[in-house]
Amino acid sequence: MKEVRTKVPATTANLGPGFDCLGIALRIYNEVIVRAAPGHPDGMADQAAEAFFTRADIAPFDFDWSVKGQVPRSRGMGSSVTVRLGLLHGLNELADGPLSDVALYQLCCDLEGHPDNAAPAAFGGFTVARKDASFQRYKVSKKLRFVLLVPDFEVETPAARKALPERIPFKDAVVSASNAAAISAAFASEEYENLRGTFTDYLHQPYRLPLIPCLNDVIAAGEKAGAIGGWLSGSGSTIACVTLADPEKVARAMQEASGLKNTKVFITQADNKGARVKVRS
Ligand SMILES: Nc1ncnc2c1ncn2[C@@H]1O[C@H](COP(=O)(O)OP(=O)(O)OP(=O)(O)O)[C@@H](O)[C@H]1O
Ligand SMILES: N[C@@H](CCO)C(=O)O
Repeated sequence: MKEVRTKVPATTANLGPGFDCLGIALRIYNEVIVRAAPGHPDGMADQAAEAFFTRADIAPFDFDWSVKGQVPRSRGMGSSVTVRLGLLHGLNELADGPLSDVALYQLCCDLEGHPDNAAPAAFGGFTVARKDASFQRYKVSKKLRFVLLVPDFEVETPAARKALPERIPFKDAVVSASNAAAISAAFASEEYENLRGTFTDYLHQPYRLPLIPCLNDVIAAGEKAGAIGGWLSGSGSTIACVTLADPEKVARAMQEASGLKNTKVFITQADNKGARVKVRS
């Protein structure tokens, strides 16, 4: 029986002001297994399959699937993309590869509704992705450590998007746009010290604060412990800091400032490869 295993990295998206645009792949993974066997996919799997068969213009076939791995669900680390992209790659291999990696990524963006998690998960590194799914990708140095504080509560992306306003003040848009541009320039040039002060965001974090009340305290504590800066990872609930030094100290400070019990902490580096596919016949 043909079986496809796709390892897909977790991601941290937005990076503060790069809302729906910036993202980084992390060395934390889910593996999605798709088999040519009778199965009853529903929900996300059914949606992904329908989109795949339509885009590939082929007759639907039976498949079974499962997912395992370390990516926490509904915590702002791109778990939905790991599932969707893994399913799309699995189905594509079972169908002998009618779609390119870029086409699968674009399909994943359509399903997600925004490309900021899908681009780094698909291709690795730091990505700048636009609404039309076009993207630019840069390698991220191993020197950078990402500290992720994962609360024990979930935040579903649709709920976190409902918290966003229709309009924002012009001056908030100006500061956020210049900060997002500065973040992109710093990653492109690998001048990571230039990231200091650039993660300040007025597009989404202030409006999501009621969902993650400890957010600003945790970021401030991480920075005080030496981190370059921090942000709400994706739509939360995870809070991310990036540092060039002493990640354990940053992690301890973040945890203490959160006032939360039962948090999980990841200290990791960027993944520069993106999704990888293994086929067994
Ligand atoms: N291991 C899993 N098994 C099955 N479904 C999963 C798994 N992980 C995530 N999902 C699906 O993805 C949904 C979570 O998507 P959501 O966009 O809310 O969170 P996220 O992708 O983790 O966060 P973000 O998009 O902010 O990074 C879950 O409700 C579920 O449908
Ligand atoms: N950019 C998205 C990421 C979550 O999928 C958001 O913040 O809503």
